[in-house]
Amino acid sequence: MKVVGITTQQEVYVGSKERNFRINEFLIIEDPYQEDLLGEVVEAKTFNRYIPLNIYGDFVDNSVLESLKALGYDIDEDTIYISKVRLLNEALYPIQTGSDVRLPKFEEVKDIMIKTSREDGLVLGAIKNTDDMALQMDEEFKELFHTFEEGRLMPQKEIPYIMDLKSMHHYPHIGVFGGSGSGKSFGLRVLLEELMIQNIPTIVLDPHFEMDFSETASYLEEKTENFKDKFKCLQVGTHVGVKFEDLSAQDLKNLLDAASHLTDAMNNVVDILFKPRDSYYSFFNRLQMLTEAQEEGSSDKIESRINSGSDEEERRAWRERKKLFESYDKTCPYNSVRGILWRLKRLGNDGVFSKDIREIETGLQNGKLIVIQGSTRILQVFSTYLLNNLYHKRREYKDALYKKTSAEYFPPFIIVTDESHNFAPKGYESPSKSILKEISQEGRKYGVFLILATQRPTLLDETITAQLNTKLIFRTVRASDIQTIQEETDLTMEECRRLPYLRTGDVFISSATMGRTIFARIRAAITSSPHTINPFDELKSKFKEEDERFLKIIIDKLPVMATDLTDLALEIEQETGTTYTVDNLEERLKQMVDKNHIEKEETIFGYRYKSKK
Ligand SMILES: Nc1ncnc2c1ncn2[C@@H]1O[C@H](COP(=O)(O)OP(=O)(O)OP(=O)(O)O)[C@@H](O)[C@H]1O
Repeated sequence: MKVVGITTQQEVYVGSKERNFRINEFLIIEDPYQEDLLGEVVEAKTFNRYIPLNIYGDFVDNSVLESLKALGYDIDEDTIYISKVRLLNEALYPIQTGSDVRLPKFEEVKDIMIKTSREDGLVLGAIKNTDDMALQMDEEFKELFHTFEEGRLMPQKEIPYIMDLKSMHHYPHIGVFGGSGSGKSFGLRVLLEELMIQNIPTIVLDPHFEMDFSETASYLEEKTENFKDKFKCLQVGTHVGVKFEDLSAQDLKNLLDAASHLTDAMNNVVDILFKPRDSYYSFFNRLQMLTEAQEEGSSDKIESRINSGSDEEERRAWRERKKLFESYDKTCPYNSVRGILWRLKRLGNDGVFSKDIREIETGLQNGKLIVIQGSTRILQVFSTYLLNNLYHKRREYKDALYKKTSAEYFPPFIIVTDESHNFAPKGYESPSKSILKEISQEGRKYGVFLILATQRPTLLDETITAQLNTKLIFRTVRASDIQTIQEETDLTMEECRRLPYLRTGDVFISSATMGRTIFARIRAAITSSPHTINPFDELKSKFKEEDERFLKIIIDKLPVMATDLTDLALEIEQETGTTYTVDNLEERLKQMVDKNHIEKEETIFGYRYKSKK
């Protein structure tokens, strides 16, 4: 392998007759006048005499052709491999054309590829095209994981990509971008498995109900890591919720706003009508009674309701309404009170106020991964409250340490969410966005970190995107998203051009710790998503199950005449409790004939269904 053509201090072409180049592989250039220089292949091509080199004017120019000839290559006869190599560090002078090029040894790249040990890092996968160097790798970096290729589990052959967990202290937030089916959720799963292995307190917002880690992946036979005690799935409204009594007026306004946008007048109503330590019912009642009074329209009309009350209870209730009316009617317009009431009811019906967040806090204190499940809308509401609460607990603890006052310990933690553009959208305000923005800007100081995944980086708030110091970028097809990625990362033009064609599970990792972009393959996950079964396989097995059940019911009753189906339906109902109409039963019997489970024959009295011989 030799340097060919006109060179610069940053880039060279390398030609070879023997060895094909692979994109992203590393090469060492032995310039006789400088130290050895490390470079990375950014483009690779192969030529032979059937494809004349000079038609590819954009990739190799005349200077490359001339120096290939000068170095003894027969460009009309030989197959020639050419690569464009970008140096990792700029050379002092342009590289000497004709310099020898060789593959590096592991030791020569170790420092730029591996930033931490297995114990202190997250093993996410393999650095692609490093198999030559991996042969000489230290034992501690071998056999750390498997990859999953073409339906098969493959042992680790390449250098591992180990994300340095401690570097989050300096480069705190991570973005995970990639289009549908690109391997983004799978990558997120691997990242979360690694956080569980390290016992890092983590909150996961899971709108897809997919971040369950109890199932071991079907391709893993041997006994592997078990995450059962390391995570907990909690559903909003069933296991966790907001304790109304602990809310401040601001918390409540955030929650109601997340349910549906609040006008200024509605905000005002909450400030006036909400009393500290109110319960859901006491606040609800106050609003309800005020609206009932307002519907009457005047103090006189309410007075007449008091007078015509049928019993003392009713008279007392109307007296209370009158008091509310006189105190608040002027400051709280009817429509705004109704608006608050409607939002409150909506949250109440979703069960948001039926539980508290104690289980989440205890889980985090114990180093667990807590998965919060619910619809996107509910999660938007709940996460606003939850993240504010937890973030401020951690802040209070850290501030108290600084001021040398006492405060209850609250651990550092990581917040993870898929579909993050729904929680922090670009272009408009949302309550969950303000807390995520605050954490993206200040979280580092307090040890609170973000991992935000999205299919649509273009729709994610720009201030937050700019704070994501590490980005995992999977296959992306949409031009606007590729453009955003180009603007927000250090991916080169060549790398961005490759984005639409990446294989599922292959990823560019652009990280400040590494100082450059690494091309990697995400390792095989240890666990699998509860939604991995193909819906068409599900249908097939459901039909099969149904058929078997039906056959079991009717097989002893065969043969049966088509004219006797009424009696048969009755008999089945008495024996099994399952009701079939005659049409239904006939349809099912015909299906069984079509599927070759039973037979149908014609007799002089009509059709007869019978078992197969
Ligand atoms: N690193 C990988 N190795 C092997 N298979 C993978 C890998 N990543 C993903 N896959 C497979 O590809 C499929 C799609 O992956 P995944 O569900 O993660 O896509 P996605 O990008 O999250 O899509 P969506 O955003 O639509 O959920 C999955 O069935 C998964 O098994």
